[in-house]
This record gives sequence, C-alpha cells and structure tokens, in this order.
Amino acid sequence: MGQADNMTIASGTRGITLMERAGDHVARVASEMCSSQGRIAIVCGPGSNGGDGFVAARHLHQAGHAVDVLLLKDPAGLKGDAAIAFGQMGLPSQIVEPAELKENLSGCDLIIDALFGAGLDRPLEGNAAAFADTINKSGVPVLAVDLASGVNGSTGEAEGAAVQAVRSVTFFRCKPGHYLLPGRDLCGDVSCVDIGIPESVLHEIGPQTFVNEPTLWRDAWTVPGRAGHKYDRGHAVVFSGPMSSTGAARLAAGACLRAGAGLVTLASPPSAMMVNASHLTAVMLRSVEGLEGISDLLADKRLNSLLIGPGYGVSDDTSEAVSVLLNSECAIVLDADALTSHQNAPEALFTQIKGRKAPVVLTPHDGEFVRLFPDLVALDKLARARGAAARSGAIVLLKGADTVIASPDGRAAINSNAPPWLATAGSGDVLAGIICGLLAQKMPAFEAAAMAAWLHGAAGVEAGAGLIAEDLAPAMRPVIARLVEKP
Ligand SMILES: NC(=O)C1=CN([C@@H]2O[C@H](COP(=O)(O)OP(=O)(O)OC[C@H]3O[C@@H](n4cnc5c(N)ncnc54)[C@H](OP(=O)(O)O)[C@@H]3O)[C@@H](O)[C@H]2O)[C@@H](O)CC1
Ligand SMILES: [K+]
Repeated sequence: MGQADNMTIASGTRGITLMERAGDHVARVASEMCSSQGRIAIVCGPGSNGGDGFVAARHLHQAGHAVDVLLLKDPAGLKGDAAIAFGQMGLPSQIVEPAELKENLSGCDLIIDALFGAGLDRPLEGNAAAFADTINKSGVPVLAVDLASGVNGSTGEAEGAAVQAVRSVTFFRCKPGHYLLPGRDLCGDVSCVDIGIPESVLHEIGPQTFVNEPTLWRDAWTVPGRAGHKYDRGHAVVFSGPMSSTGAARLAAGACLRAGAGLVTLASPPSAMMVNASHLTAVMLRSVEGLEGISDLLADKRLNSLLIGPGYGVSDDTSEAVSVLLNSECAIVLDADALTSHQNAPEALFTQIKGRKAPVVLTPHDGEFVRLFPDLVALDKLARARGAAARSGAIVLLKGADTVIASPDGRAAINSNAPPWLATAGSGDVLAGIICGLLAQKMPAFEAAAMAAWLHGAAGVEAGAGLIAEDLAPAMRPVIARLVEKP
C-alpha cells in the first residue's frame, strides 16, 4: 500500500486528496450505520489513520451529525496530511485520558475507530490498549478506518489489545489482515473503496498475495469438451489404509472423482479389499500389496495423480511408500499420516520433492505442520506457509478457518469461504481428494490446491449446517455447475 500510495502521489495526486477521499468514504458508511440524528464519536490516533478520521468528522458534521472528536495524543504532534486534515476540520476536539474515555463514549450511537491502520508497528499497550479496551466494553458499534486498530494488516495478527469492529472501510485493495484470523473477525464486514489509486500500479508492484476467489484459478481449470474422453481427465489413485481404517481414503476417492478426475482407483491392501469393495461403485478398486505392489501399480503410465495419507497409518512403511510414489512421474498429494510419518526426517522428504519434475502438494493442519517445520511455527500464517513451500519445494496448503495456499515461487492465496461446519471428521480427507482430482486433470498445482480449498468451502456452504464429510462430495455438484455456467 505504501508503494501504491507513493506511485499515485508521484503521478500527480496529492496525499491529502487521497486522505480526503478516504475520509469521505468513511463518513458515507458511518451515515449508513447511524440515523441522521445519531451521535458519532471519532477516536483518532497520531498518524494518517487519525487523519482519515478528521476528514470523516468534517463530512459527518456537515451532514448534520453530532460528532465528538477524541484524541489519543496531543495534536501538536500531528504531521503531514494528518496535520493538514486536522487544520481543515474546523471542529473542536479533545485529548482524552483513558479513564475519561468511557464517559465520552456513553450515549453515542457509533464509534469510528481511527486510531491505527497501516502504520501499526508494535502491539497496543498502555493508553492505546486502554482505548481499545474501553471502546470494546462500551457496547457501541464500531466502524474501523482501514483496519480494526491493533490488527496487523500484513498478517492479521493482534499481539496486544485490538478493537472489535462490526465494519471496516479500507482503501484500494483489502489487506491480508482482513482475511487472516483473528483480523478477519476483528474487522467485521469489510468495504473496499476506490480513492483514486490507479489499477496500473499493480503491474509494477506485482502483488503475490491473493484472496482465494475463482478469478485466481478459473482460467487454469478445463471444463470437459464435447469431444472429450474420460482418459483426457486423468486417472487418479488414492491409497487406502488397512482393514480397520479405510473410510478416509474412500471419502477422498469419492471427492477426487467428483472433482472431475476421469478415473479413480482405490489402491487397497489385500486385507481391506472386502470392506472397500462393499462400499465402492464408480471408484475402481485394486489390490496392492507392499512396496512391490505399489511399484507394479505405478508401472501403468496412464496413472497421473496420487494421494496417500488419509487413514494410511503413521509408520516407516508409510514413509517408504511415499518414497516409491515420489519416484514416479505423477502429481502427488501428501496428507495426514503421510506427513506425520516424515516427522523424524523431513529434510529427506524435501530433497526428494525438489528432485522431481511433477508437483507435490502438502496439506498439513497446524499439528502436522509443526512436525515437519518446527522452527517456522513462530511466524505469522502467511510466512509459515510461504516458508514451508520454499523449504519443501511443494505447494503447501496450511489448513484452518483461514487456509493459506503457498507456492515455492512466492505466491500465496488466503481462503475465506469455509463455514465452521467444515471442521468435522473426514473433511480434510475430502479436501485432499479434491486436490488429487484437479491434479489428475493436469491443473497446475498451486491453482489446483487453491481451487480445491475454495470448492471445499463452497460445498460446505452448499451442504449447510449439520453437514458431515459424506455430504461434501454431493454438494460439490451444484457448486461445480455454477462455476461452469459463469464464464
Ligand atoms: N496508503 C494509502 O493509500 C492511504 C492511507 N491512508 C490512511 O493512512 C493510514 C496509515 O497511516 P500511517 O502510516 O500514518 O499510520 P497509522 O496507522 O496512522 O499509525 C501510525 C502512527 O501510530 C503510531 N504507532 C504505531 N503503532 C503504535 C502502537 N502500537 N502504539 C502506539 N502508537 C503506535 C506511530 O507513531 P510512533 O509512536 O511509532 O512514532 C504513528 O504515529 C492508513 O491506515 C489509512 O487509514 C489514507 O489517508 C488514504 C491513503
Ligand atoms: K483503525
């Protein structure tokens, strides 16, 4: 944003003009949230976020609202555009001690949080933290300027106190902090408004962080053509666990087929053939015994996408099986037990991944992540996923309510459409299966993982409250149908 801002100013738009537009938008949204007689408290910090607040105060006053401009710090310290905006405001303001703030906020109908935005560079402490705390305890709805104060816009983290907003108005583009937790929850509903920064700055800046929306991967996804054949859509293999734990692989295989793989084979240990056979229809079944059996299976060069891990068991045998898979030319998804089985020697896994041409996707949840990348866990979620992708050479899909998909080339996408109902047994197996199905269709791995996370979330929304993992594959059908219809 700093770069976008500087480039816009260098091309002739003044900083105060951007601030004027920003504050104007904030005032408009505030007016929507509050009756025309409503009283609005505007709590302003020492930087440009506060500057936006001064502009909003002027507009709201002109629109007939009663406004109270409350300052965290002495306005004599204001600089640049914020100082200009303060000078142009023409309204009384007061520096408030934290102990007095409660009194100042009582009786107001809306609070505009203009304390800190993009310039936050440390956790809120002391007076600033007390301000956030008092705002939250007031029970008055909060509209945040840019971000809820205390949220780091680059990471979504809030290491100290933070304001809880019901709505935020941000400028030009949303920030990672609007999508990553806890920022997403603290910022409330986000409106992103145009303040005159030209889209062209993005060509030069080349952002590498994306919201996971269909525009990110829609062009990389091929809808079957009229003359198409199932073999054009790839042949995926999902490896089943032993007799007592076969369900996870079947869930994955069903989702893999639903995601559009032309054929899906479940590779089953001989002991589990009967239980698998009694549950499968469109998914094919093949008995595969030991490492030799896997090698024999993979001699079939029509197979092009593999998934191992769900219900497979944590053992040295599993890591050896993974190694055999990695020696093939297939795209591979490593999930669950296939990840944990490498906890003692993750570097050997990464070396093998980096030595192959076809892509590998790792799908850890936080617990699996720490086993493979223990030194990265202190980083923020985007940095964790990016660091893991760079180190492993794989696409890393780091699961959660704010799943991040990262590529070794630096790109990262943040997924935000997952309903809370998705946190249920078997849900991750379905996700791994979807990725495998998209890889079978030769979709590039970053786009496949991103699309899978989105489809998984959309299927969760489609299935709705009370869903279980079995509901997800059927719910993907209308979601995919809508994607096909929308050009
Ligand atoms: N980019 C754009 O296109 C446009 C951006 N615009 C707006 O500008 C905002 C960014 O403004 P900004 O850079 O002045 O930073 P901002 O968030 O006001 O805070 C910085 C101040 O806070 C202080 N400080 C920091 N952390 C602290 C802490 N934990 N606890 C206590 N103090 C702390 C720090 O002072 P320090 O104490 O570090 O000297 C500094 O004074 C952006 O969010 C948007 O609203 C619009 O006007 C339109 C165009
Ligand atoms: K703010």
